[in-house]
Amino acid sequence: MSSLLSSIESPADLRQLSRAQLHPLADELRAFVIDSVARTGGHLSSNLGTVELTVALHYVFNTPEDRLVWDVGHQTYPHKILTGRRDRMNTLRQLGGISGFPRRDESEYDTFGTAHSSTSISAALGMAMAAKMKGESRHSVAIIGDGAMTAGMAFEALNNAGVADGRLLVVLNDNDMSISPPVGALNRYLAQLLSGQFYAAAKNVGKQVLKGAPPLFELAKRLEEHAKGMVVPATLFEKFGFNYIGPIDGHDLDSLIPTLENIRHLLDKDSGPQFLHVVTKKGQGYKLAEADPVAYHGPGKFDPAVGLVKPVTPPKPTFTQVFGQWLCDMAEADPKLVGITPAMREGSGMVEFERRFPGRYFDVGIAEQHAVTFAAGLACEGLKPVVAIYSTFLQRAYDQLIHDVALQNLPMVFALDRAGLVGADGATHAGAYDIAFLRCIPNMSIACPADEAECRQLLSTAHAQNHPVAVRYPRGAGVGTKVPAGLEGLPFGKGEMRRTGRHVAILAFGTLLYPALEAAEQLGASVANMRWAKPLDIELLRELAQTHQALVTVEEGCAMGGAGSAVLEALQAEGFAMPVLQLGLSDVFTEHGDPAKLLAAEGLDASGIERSVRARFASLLDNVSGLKVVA
Ligand SMILES: Cc1ncc(C[n+]2csc(CCOP(=O)(O)OP(=O)(O)O)c2C)c(N)n1
Ligand SMILES: CC(=O)[C@@H](O)[C@H](O)COP(=O)(O)O
Ligand SMILES: [Mg+2]
Repeated sequence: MSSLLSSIESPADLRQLSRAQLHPLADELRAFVIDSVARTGGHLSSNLGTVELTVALHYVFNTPEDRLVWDVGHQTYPHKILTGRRDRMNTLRQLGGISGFPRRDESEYDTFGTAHSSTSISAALGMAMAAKMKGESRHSVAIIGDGAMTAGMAFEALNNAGVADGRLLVVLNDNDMSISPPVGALNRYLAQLLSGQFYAAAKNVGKQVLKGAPPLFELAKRLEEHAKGMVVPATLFEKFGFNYIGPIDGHDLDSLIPTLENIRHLLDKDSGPQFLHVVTKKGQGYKLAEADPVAYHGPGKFDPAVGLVKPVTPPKPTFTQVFGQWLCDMAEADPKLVGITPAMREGSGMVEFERRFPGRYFDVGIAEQHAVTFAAGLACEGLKPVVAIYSTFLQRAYDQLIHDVALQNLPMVFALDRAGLVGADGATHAGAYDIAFLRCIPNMSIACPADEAECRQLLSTAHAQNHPVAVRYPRGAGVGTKVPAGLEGLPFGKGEMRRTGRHVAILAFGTLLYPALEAAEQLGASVANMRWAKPLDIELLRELAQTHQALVTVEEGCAMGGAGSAVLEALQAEGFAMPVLQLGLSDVFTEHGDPAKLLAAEGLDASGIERSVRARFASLLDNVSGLKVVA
């Protein structure tokens, strides 16, 4: 390992270096990030863009006493490497290894746990106000991307922070990219700021943006001019009450460091909230990522000399791809269909839909709450919205689901991707709660396809309903069932028997049907593919309860309040008193790691299911394997 980086065990070591040494250090750090992500997989483009900014922030601010709050946190690998975790980067996002996001329990330098976007300004403001209340002089710095800046929450925080008097700096890391190209008026506005026209008009100083650090005197003068309303027009951020500085080149340490030093002085003089606009490039320093920052946003392992390569044999289609194909086919058949994504075009499988139906495709930015209510508005006018959203991100829009969609019983489809465990991203991204939080909402239905074929069919069923329906499916591929070409749906609210055994019946919700079938072979148990968590197929449930002595529910979602709870409630309502074993995600946050291993650790693979059923119902089970499988 090269000498400078290996000498940095903490930012205190970094602060011992001369300014001149920071340049080679940044080069080493960038090379380390590329090499490390190539070995483990993870987020790359964003991390290459924050190398210099990270060095500069830790150099100028007295971390961890000063608080750095990163937004999303997918760009914190350089920060992790400089804060004592260099030697653990090879364990990134693996079971037992370090997280791909900041975590308070991982390091004192990770001041705020994150991975969902747009929380940094709120959290940093809270920290700044706490410092003030406690009489502490430290600084709080939020570092937020231009994509994350589009969320309402960021603006709620700006609105609050602009009139607060904490020592708060907001750094806008503007790389003109979200995961995909950015959208919306804010993006257009930022581009305008970058073009220099804004300041050229306002101050008649030409394009003195980007290069060079505004000296303290200049910053203070601008502050005073703004206070007197002399600089016209003010940037949006000044209107919010911030002292806006920038834009400056976020890869130029000779701009970054003096500018941050000057800002630190302003904060020390209690000059109000500061806003620094830095311009960076996603993928900076790795040509392939610079050319295609989308592909390198979150790549798997790769050879840095070669870059990402297409697999020779195409892998099984993912549920996301099944959804993407269905969306295009249904859009072809139904001109009223419109597709909405809150900034997850690639992850939600909507690239082809946008290409073929640009007028019916809406990327609304990182704005889940708005996405849901915007779709509700479309539905009010007779369109048929399909909101493609990760289960974990729908959590953001809970009131909108209830108040704007369900209460008005609007016909909408929620294509809930990443339902269940997601693997490397860990607890922040796990779609563990959707069944529990959706099923208590009147008018809402929830379909749980067991495989790819059912995914397509149940999406069609959902689209045909006159009320909101969520179709939940996991990250990655399923068992590989052949997906039908047609658009016929399956019966609404109906499950099916998949195996007839005796004594014990397993009621499977979703993709765990397949491990449940395997377990049932060993147990001699019956298996029902329930397909719908809401409405429950009460007829099928009644039949199972009447013909078995015990029931087992299986789902890849939280056991508490999930589909198993629905079964218990229904049995109670139907007057059945029988033992029920509920298998699902336990009442803990599941760590990052290989999804198959995580499921096994939760006892939700075939052998885990078998083990749990034997442990609970040993006295009921035959010793021999069960009866026949119903095709
Ligand atoms: C609430 C929420 N919605 C969506 C995402 C998915 N997501 C992660 S990073 C990202 C893009 C963020 O863009 P930006 O803040 O500009 O950072 P960059 O990737 O450009 O470094 C998105 C949409 C998320 N993490 N949180
Ligand atoms: C940081 C973030 O929220 C996304 O980049 C996320 O990690 C993508 O996850 P998928 O790989 O499942 O699309
Ligand atoms: Mg960005």
